[in-house]
Amino acid sequence: MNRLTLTRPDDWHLHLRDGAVLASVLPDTARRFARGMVMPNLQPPITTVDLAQAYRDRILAALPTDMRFEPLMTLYLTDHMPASEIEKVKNSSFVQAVKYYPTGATTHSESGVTDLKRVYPVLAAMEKQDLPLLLHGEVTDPSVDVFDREAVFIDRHLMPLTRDFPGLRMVLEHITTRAAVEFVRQAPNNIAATITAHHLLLNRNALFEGGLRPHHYCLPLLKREAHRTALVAAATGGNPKFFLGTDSAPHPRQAKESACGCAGIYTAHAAIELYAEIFWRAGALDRLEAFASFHGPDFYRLPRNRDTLTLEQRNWIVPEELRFGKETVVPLRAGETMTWNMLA
Ligand SMILES: NC(=O)N[C@@H](CC(=O)O)C(=O)O
Ligand SMILES: [Zn+2]
Ligand SMILES: [Zn+2]
Repeated sequence: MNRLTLTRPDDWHLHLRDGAVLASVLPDTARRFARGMVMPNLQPPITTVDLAQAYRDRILAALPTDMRFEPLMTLYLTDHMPASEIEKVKNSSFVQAVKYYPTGATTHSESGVTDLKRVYPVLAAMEKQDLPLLLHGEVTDPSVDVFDREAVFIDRHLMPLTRDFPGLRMVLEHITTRAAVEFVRQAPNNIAATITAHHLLLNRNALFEGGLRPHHYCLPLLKREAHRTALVAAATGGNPKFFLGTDSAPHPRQAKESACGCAGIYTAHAAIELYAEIFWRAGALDRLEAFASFHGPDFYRLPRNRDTLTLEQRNWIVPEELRFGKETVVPLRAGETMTWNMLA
């Protein structure tokens, strides 16, 4: 029996949503991860420390009493965020980062930033206070092909940002391209990236396998096979700039199976098991622990977890759908076989 015990991992990019659906999805994450970097794209978005505190309280209230989980909170950057809000973060123990969404780029990004220049005073305050900036790194320029939006973002926006704020720690979230891997590799140590399980497992063919597959639709979009293999090399290569962030992003089944479906893939139900499969296939199982449990806390300057989690190589079938408040969510691999299993 192939078993693997690793330091308990953390999820450095995650959507927990709110209300009844929060209670449905939170145990999936809390069973696997000690901490999660919780994305602020609610409606309305989490734009202040006070809103983040209230959201954190709702997350902890939804946590089953026999589970432990630490929500690390983020603030949603808008054109109107005052630099004084960054001052308030200093006095909060739980806000760990500020999240940048280009307006209109993804789910609930309507309040996002219209022009990075407008938030330069906030970025300057963050640089001074050493508060990390997390980036949904895609341009929204309609003349740019949707498959090129990440690469163009790096050239147009990320390069200037790193020049203008050389001391600002930044995480390029959910990277999908060889361009992103190469950019992060050659950048100074204040630049890192998260990588999702779905971008490591699937290429863009998965969107059209025998028909249109809405449950494989996420942003940034899945890319060509050559990009997927570059991501696998980055994740399994041992470089501390790359770490685990699932971007688990649940939507109700009806909102995905629609004439205009929502972007987001639910992976929290099998997150660490999916990464184990990827690393095993790459012959790099011995590198999973660093990617999942060390590189993230080291970048954020938080302690590594002390307890452990054990996985074994044993098949199980993912349910066709899972409860999601009053509705259901279709998880990645629905009805299909998983090869790694978590011991309770
Ligand atoms: N990744 C997605 O496809 N969707 C995310 C938003 C995001 O992370 O861009 C969501 O909140 O649904
Ligand atoms: Zn995003
Ligand atoms: Zn996300």
